[in-house]
Amino acid sequence: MSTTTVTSPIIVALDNTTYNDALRLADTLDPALCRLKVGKEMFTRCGPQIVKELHSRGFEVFLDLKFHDIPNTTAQAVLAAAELGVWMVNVHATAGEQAMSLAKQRLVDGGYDTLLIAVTVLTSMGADTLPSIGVQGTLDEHVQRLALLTKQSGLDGVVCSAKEAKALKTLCGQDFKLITPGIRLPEDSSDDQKRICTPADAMHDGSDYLVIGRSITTAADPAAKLQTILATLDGQ
Ligand SMILES: O=C(O)c1cc(=O)[nH]c(=O)n1[C@@H]1O[C@H](COP(=O)(O)O)[C@@H](O)[C@H]1O
Repeated sequence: MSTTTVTSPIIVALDNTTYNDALRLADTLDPALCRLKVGKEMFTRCGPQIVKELHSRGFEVFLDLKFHDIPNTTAQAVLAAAELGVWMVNVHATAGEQAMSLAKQRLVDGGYDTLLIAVTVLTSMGADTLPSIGVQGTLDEHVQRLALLTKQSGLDGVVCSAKEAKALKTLCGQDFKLITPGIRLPEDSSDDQKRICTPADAMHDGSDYLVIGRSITTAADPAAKLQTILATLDGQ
């Protein structure tokens, strides 16, 4: 879809915005310096047209709809995302092995190279959240269990906190992609994120891609903030 070679691990999350403002923001960014993420809010508000507009500007798009459903529905939704030409799409690992394997199989059968990844434990959750949703054991154990299930299901990687990156690279291998939201510079507000990490620490510990929303999108000059963040990664 895109012919731009992207030289950066940063994926800018287009949240808390409208169709026109999202495109205005995209027009200030260089598709060689970041990818863009369309999530539930933007997609529900604007539909596939926003993805088409971002593609036409040369951006690779991560469609973050976190599908979590029965196997056939999950797999068909992933296939529909691939038909839009997105670079990456995600499901929840808790949809289970059958849903994840079938989704991957549908992509392979359709000849799509769209990356398929699964969310382990949302970065807005801390260890204290897990008992209330019925999860026993430690947060790290749960993330690792879901990452292994994702790998066994044939997916390309997981969404996790950068705090778990080192252990997951050892457990799942260097080729298994780690996509890490909850990225903040020291001066940024953590907002609703619990398991946060700086961009430099995240890359150092093995993250492949950094998902960054509010730190960039609420900055007075988002393109300058992106440059500031990229500068913290120099030499990595
Ligand atoms: O799948 C995601 O992208 C995701 C998973 C996760 O565990 N945590 C998480 O924050 N995200 C997304 O990453 C983005 C983070 O945004 P900021 O907290 O504003 O940087 C949001 O669009 C979230 O929906």
